[in-house]
Amino acid sequence: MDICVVGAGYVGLTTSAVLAELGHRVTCVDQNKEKTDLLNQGGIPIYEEGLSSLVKENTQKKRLFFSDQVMIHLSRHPIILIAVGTPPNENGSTNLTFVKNVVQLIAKSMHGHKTIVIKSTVPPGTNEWIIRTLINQGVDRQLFDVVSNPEFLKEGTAVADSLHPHRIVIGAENKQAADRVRSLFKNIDAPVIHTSLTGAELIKYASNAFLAAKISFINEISRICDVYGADIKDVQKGLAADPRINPYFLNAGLGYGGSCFPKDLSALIYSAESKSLDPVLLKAVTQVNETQIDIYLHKLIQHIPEPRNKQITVWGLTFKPDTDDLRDSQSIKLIRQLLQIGCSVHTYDPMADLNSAEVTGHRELYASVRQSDVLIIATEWHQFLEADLEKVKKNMRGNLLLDCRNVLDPARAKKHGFHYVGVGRS
Ligand SMILES: NC(=O)C1=CN([C@@H]2O[C@H](COP(=O)(O)OP(=O)(O)OC[C@H]3O[C@@H](n4cnc5c(N)ncnc54)[C@H](O)[C@@H]3O)[C@@H](O)[C@H]2O)C=CC1
Ligand SMILES: O=C(O)[C@H]1O[C@H](OP(=O)(O)OP(=O)(O)OC[C@H]2O[C@@H](n3ccc(=O)[nH]c3=O)[C@H](O)[C@@H]2O)[C@H](O)[C@@H](O)[C@@H]1O
Repeated sequence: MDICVVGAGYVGLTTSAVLAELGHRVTCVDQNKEKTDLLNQGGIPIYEEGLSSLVKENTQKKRLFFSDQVMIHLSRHPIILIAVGTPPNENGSTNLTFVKNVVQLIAKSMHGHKTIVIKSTVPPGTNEWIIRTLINQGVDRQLFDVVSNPEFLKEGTAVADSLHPHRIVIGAENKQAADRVRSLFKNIDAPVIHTSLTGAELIKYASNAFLAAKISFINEISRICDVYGADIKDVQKGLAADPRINPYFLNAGLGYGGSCFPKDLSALIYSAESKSLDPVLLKAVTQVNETQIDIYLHKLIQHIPEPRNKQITVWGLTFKPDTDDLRDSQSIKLIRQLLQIGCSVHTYDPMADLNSAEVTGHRELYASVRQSDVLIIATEWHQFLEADLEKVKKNMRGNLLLDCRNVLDPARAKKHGFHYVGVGRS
């Protein structure tokens, strides 16, 4: 099939490469010419395991193309997948500007029938709104179908998640349109959930909200472990043994970040409130997350009551390991607070290079801790778990180790002379 994917970001680029791998002819368009130029030169704008080789192979096989000529390709292709960003507005609602722009362009470039597939995460009612907009722009209702096909990939494992999804959700108004979208993924073995347009939109938000709720739940329990002297790792193990609960998304720590959970929670809360509901549980999930950094600052001040001018090294800047994505990273928020209380901050990250006027970014793990009073592990990159703690300790001035992801073994850290502080690990 001939497909045009709009947006060469984490979702658009991965989806394009995977659809090409499945045998389709895919043109991925992006208004950002720098991105498409880089892709056409064999480069890749993001770090994602396995993506670079998949893009390269499919480009060589002439199944995958890149262009910044958005309008031309919208008019040429019968199937259009929209994977542009849907960032949050200040009030928590979703900024649909990018989606709206693409819809306007489609309205102006209609030649023949189009199946418009919305992959971007959009609030309930958006797909219906797209249909109304196209009709209002004078597009013949017979000439298009809108299908909601939300994406569930995780950054860091985006390619594997797209090739082996747990489910394919297809929200459509009619069976023909749903079947057309199903056939895009015909070589993928996954359960297919057919629903309405709004049903699909809500499956996406409910999934992210549920995962975020698990994280806030375990974070709240870790606070209780802290005050009662229990180990959250034991509690986690006990919970995970019940298959109704399962072990996933039960790691206590600095809280969730990234470009999706925080904004999708806000959008779902906004959508509920705009219909006069009071989504108390969703608000509590957000509230726990927003106060999770304070827990660690409090722990820091308990051990170092005068943190001003203390040298602190933060390992891990991205919102989670195995990605270069800094969007809404809890680590960056923590660093801002450390700077506010007068700390001197040094950083190290295997992928992101944070070196600003206020922060000294290092390119080498052990050099980053030289003369530091405190080491903070903000993201659980594998490299940190395997670090030679003897060497780390020798390079440091102080011995406080704040493990914000509960990933190190406290006994091992203590053996190397660290004062280990996690959350819920007393
Ligand atoms: N990042 C992730 O892990 C996941 C994201 N999502 C959702 O997918 C959507 C996209 O997210 P990301 O890929 O992270 O965004 P992104 O910001 O990485 O990429 C979006 C791309 O769209 C391009 N774009 C914007 N307007 C355009 C236009 N009019 N024409 C052509 N290109 C245009 C931008 O230049 C950018 O390259 C969002 O709704 C997000 O919530 C869903 C699942 C996973
Ligand atoms: O809609 C989206 O964009 C995507 O959002 C998340 O994927 P992602 O944001 O890439 O990353 P996750 O692995 O879900 O982690 C999100 C955040 O939660 C934190 N987290 C995760 C798991 C855990 O146990 N504890 C915890 O604090 C991570 O550190 C990270 O900051 C979902 O997992 C995807 O299914 C979804 O498609």
